[in-house]
Amino acid sequence: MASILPASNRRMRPDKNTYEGKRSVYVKNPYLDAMDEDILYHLDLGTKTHNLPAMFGDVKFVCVGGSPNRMKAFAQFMHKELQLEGDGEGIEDICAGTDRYCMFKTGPVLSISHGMGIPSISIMLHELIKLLHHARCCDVTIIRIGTSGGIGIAPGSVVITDIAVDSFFKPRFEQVILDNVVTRSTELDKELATDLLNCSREIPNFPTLIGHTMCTYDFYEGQGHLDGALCSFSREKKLDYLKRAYKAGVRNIEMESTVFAAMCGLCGLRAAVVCVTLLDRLESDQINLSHDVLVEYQQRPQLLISNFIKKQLGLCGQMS
Ligand SMILES: O=P(O)(O)O[C@H]1O[C@H](CO)[C@@H](O)[C@H]1O
Ligand SMILES: O=c1cc[nH]c(=O)[nH]1
Repeated sequence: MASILPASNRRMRPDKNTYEGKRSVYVKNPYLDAMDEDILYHLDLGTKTHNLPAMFGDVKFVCVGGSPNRMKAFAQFMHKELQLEGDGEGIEDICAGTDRYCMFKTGPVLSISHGMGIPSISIMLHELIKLLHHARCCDVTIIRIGTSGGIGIAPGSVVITDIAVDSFFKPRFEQVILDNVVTRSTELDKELATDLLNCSREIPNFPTLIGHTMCTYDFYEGQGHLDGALCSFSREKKLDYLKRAYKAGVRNIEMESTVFAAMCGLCGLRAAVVCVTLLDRLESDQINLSHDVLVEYQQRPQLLISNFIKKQLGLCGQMS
């Protein structure tokens, strides 16, 4: 049975959603303070083994995405865009001691992979949020840069999520805690979404829109794919579902946005989801883009976020 949000699940909005002022990263766990050491096991970092404030205290932007290669490429791209010393090719994976996730730091920008699906990103976010808290970071913006399936929009379009919805088109994330279902809000930062849209308009030939993003627990049956190992519904049922999603405002489908929005919102992180669409799901199920087109599409959210970060850092004269 779903329960209404208890007080401890209310979102941490310390001030207004302004870009000024200090916004801390919150953890909402009374047990953490009493712990002598916090081992961030899946990141291969810890409070006793690493000086987290020295390593990460200056982080202002965190970018996350499913694939380790994409997040490394983004870190190398940011290195160039921020004109940091060296060519950035030899950038080191901070989490090299584990192969669960990879993490790269370029100036104030942290780039981290999260794998596929809600359980994988959720584990990463628990440890990342504790990391930012232990490092005493403030005013952090976090952005998921991903890929997705579009609904009724041209492949290659970039969707900035206003609200993440579940498979029933509801703006909620249901977290099972022990044997309770706790419903959490999946609202994202509207001002940030608008700023990103405005930023996208400065890039020539860059199709971008704001819309709802549907987050599913599965790529195949959960997204109405007719090409999985299992399929128990007709083409008509699939199209009817996707058209109803479109009518409800959904413009793309992926697999992490609801838990991402819920956890970041609860912990005081200004958050956005920016995903390129690889296909129009009303037209097809198989992703048959050439390697080069796939790489170019995946770079689109990276280009937008890099321009946004440079603007935020006052490096606007140097837009790519
Ligand atoms: O492109 P990334 O960030 O991996 O995200 C999307 O791609 C994966 C499925 O191919 C899912 O994780 C989905 O959310
Ligand atoms: O159709 C798609 C494409 C990428 N990622 C998804 O989750 N679905």
